[in-house]
Amino acid sequence: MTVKDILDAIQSPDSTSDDFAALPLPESYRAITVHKDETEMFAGLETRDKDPRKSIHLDEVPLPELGPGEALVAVMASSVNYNSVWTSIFEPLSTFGFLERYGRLSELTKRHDLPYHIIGSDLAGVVLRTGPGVNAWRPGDEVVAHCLSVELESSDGHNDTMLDPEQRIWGFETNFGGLAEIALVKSNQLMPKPDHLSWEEAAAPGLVNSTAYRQLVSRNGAGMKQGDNVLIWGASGGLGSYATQFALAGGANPICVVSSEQKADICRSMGAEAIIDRNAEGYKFWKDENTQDPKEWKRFGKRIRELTGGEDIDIVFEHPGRETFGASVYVTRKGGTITTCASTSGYMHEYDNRYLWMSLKRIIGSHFANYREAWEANRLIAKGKIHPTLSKVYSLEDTGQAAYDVHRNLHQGKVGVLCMAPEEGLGVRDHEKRAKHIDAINRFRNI
Ligand SMILES: C/C=C/C(=O)SCCNC(=O)CCNC(=O)[C@H](O)C(C)(C)COP(=O)(O)OP(=O)(O)OC[C@H]1O[C@@H](n2cnc3c(N)ncnc32)[C@H](O)[C@@H]1OP(=O)(O)O
Ligand SMILES: NC(=O)C1=CN([C@@H]2O[C@H](COP(=O)(O)OP(=O)(O)OC[C@H]3O[C@@H](n4cnc5c(N)ncnc54)[C@H](OP(=O)(O)O)[C@@H]3O)[C@@H](O)[C@H]2O)C=CC1
Repeated sequence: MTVKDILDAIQSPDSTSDDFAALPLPESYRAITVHKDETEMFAGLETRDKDPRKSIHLDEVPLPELGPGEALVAVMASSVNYNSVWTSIFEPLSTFGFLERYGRLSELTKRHDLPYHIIGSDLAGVVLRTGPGVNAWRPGDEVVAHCLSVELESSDGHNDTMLDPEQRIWGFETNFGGLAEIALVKSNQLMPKPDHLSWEEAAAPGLVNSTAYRQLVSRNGAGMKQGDNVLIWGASGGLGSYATQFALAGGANPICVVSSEQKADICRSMGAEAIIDRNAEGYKFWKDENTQDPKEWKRFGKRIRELTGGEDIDIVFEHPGRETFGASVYVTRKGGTITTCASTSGYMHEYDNRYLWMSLKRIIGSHFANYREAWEANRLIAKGKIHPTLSKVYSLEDTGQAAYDVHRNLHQGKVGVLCMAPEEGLGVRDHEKRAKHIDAINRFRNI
């Protein structure tokens, strides 16, 4: 049995669940990996000079054993997230430490502690097998997977699954991720594949859409409401392209920050009107490595007031981190919120705390999304309320180049990867719904 036989079954309109259940599984499959014996390969280099094309490999790997509550999924397509960039440059730390720690938890989790890490935190594909105790999903089901892996044994996570002490991001802090022909997930990561999207379109939103949903919309995040002025950094990037859509769909007023006229155009095409090209306007929030320039915060704030008719920001959607955080805190209105999920430009932030406490502002830390938030975010995609922002699609062989593009900020929106899917455009089931949304679905394509 080979991966090709699985693909034939997926592409045959006559295949039934029983046919998938009866398919023998291959002993091995192709997967994108980083290697434990290469974690020091970039020692001494600047972050921007660490090249994912050198550390990312395409290997033939053995199929992992299937455990209780788990599913093996044939992956038709996946996407590149920034966490795979971090893994591939071994920053801020090597992900093999996460796998070792997970491996110490139980006999079953030991499977994850390997000398190679199969990465990737998104997938769209077809269930091949389910483990004992899985009743909601069957072989042959067309699915996407969110990337929250939790053990759920502690009461800490029973209200908000992100608070589980054994919370991990699948394909980053666990092995057997989505940039592969087959992936291993916990079955409660599975969600129905939006039926009007192709495999690669369905695989694109998952991680960033769910993250933006919690960070901006959910009451666990900023709890955005109608009319809010929302400052969105990187508004046409992975997270930002979904935050912008949530702001517009929720009746808020996005103030989109981007770094080129082309990206400004993308934001306009989504329906945003208030756009700041940080490159053209030349903001320099840091005079040197250690000194910020409050005059530049003020110039930025004035520009925002011009765009809003004199209003300040209710919510900042933060992720660039050190470079922008001082400005983000400054431009937030009295009582407003800075919600952050990352620190791409550096995690040791500096801001003037007087502007925080005297103006009763709040900083909220946010990370991915709980089970329910991930489900709700996927539901919005399935209903055609929020759309994938897929720009370019790579083959599995070219994943290193795809990760390089994301690392160097050469991409737009999301970057997809075909895993088993032989070409783009396959997997659409509801053509009528697709036709209704086709312009929005294609908005980011080939820019
Ligand atoms: C969905 C996509 C998301 C993204 O893309 S996010 C971006 C990518 N992700 C990242 O960049 C994050 C990468 N992760 C990290 O950098 C690290 O992961 C953390 C800094 C988050 C955590 O560091 P660590 O060293 O792994 O864990 P510790 O919790 O600091 O535990 C180390 C030891 O410190 C002890 N400890 C923790 N808190 C306290 C405390 N409050 N008082 C005393 N000790 C403490 C622990 O117990 C443990 O101890 P013991 O080594 O003996 O097990
Ligand atoms: N905690 C969590 O759950 C999650 C965290 N993340 C993290 O969030 C970060 C962003 O991810 P993602 O949106 O997918 O990445 P992308 O690279 O797709 O988008 C980020 C955008 O941020 C902007 N940007 C980058 N650097 C700076 C800077 N120094 N100053 C201002 N703007 C900047 C760029 O837009 P432009 O050049 O147009 O301004 C870029 O397009 C990553 O660090 C990632 O690991 C991502 C998802 C989930």
